[in-house]
Amino acid sequence: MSVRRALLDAAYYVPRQFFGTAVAQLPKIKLTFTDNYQRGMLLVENRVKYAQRLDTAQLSSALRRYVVERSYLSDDENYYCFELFDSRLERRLEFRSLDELLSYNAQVGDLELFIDKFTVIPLHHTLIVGQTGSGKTYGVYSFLLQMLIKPVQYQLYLADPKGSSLSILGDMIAPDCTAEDVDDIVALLREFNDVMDKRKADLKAKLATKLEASYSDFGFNPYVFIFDEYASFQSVVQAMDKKHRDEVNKLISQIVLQGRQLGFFLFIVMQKSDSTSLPTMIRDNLPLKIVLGNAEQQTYVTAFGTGVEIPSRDFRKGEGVYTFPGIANTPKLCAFSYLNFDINAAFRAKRGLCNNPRSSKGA
Ligand SMILES: Nc1ncnc2c1ncn2[C@@H]1O[C@H](COP(=O)(O)OP(=O)(O)OP(=O)(O)O)[C@@H](O)[C@H]1O
Repeated sequence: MSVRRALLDAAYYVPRQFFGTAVAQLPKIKLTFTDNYQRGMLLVENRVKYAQRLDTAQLSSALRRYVVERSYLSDDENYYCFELFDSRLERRLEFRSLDELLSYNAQVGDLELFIDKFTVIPLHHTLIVGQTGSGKTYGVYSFLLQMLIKPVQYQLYLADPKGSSLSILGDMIAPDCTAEDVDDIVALLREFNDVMDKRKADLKAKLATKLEASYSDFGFNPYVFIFDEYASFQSVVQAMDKKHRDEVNKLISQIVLQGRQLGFFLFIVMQKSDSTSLPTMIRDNLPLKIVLGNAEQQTYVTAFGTGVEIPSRDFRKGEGVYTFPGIANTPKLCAFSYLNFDINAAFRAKRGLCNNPRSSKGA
């Protein structure tokens, strides 16, 4: 009933005359629930004659405790689909010890990362955007801890041009593969590319026996380059001479274009995803995009493209929206875990599990 009322208020109806009286013909509505009323789906008929566009904001008060997680047009364009979930439901995970994280992680694949109770994503190039304090670094901790406790060995590279917490952490878990200074970061990127090239040659020989396979099919382990404060690195690079700029751009492009099959992944962390600091070609090739906190519209547009609706919510720290092809084609809610234990001590305890990639053979 409240949904019908909201549609009426939004003028989402066809005006008709019934025996001389003006009436509103409302669209067809279907509302279904699953998971013990925790999740739901609202379908609202879409017809050309409803001149208005229906958006989430118009429905949100009618949905009471339910929030729209994702909205899109059905493939046949006959319905607006609103995926709902009960806002009282906590999607964020809380771990009170590293052991709790470890046992949760056991349910997730070796080449997958979880964000919250409902979000597990295959390891891929990643963009994490959010204003200061929105929880980006904390989210990276959560990913790094998962990588360190996987049975598969993740080779980690960390670049932190501002020399803040990630570089301190890097010195702890991967001291030979952590850089702060721009020249050192470029050298690290070169090295990452060199190891990737070696993998390419090794994989090429194997692919002759099994086409369409990728690194994991042959037991190669993943390499991950985590780049914090990418925009401040780019602002220094932009001021370099053309030769250096071109080299850096080539190194980054090669990773995003060739890395997936070879098992070399780039995680870019930044405060805003504008096209000056993140070229469209790079951004379009980062399949997992996460925007944390209450970002500006421009940030959503540059991350996800135009005409994309963001679920209206007051995001807490570590909460935001993400897209990933096939899993969330339009922005879906996510919330990084609350790591309610001594994070530094956890990294110290696991540092031995992180290889020094320089001494590795790239296998
Ligand atoms: N998922 C979360 N659960 C609980 N607390 C969180 C979460 N994410 C962030 N916080 C809290 O918010 C604080 C700020 O987060 P964080 O340092 O990750 O922000 P940031 O986006 O990296 O900021 P900056 O751009 O300034 O580095 C953290 O120190 C932590 O206390």
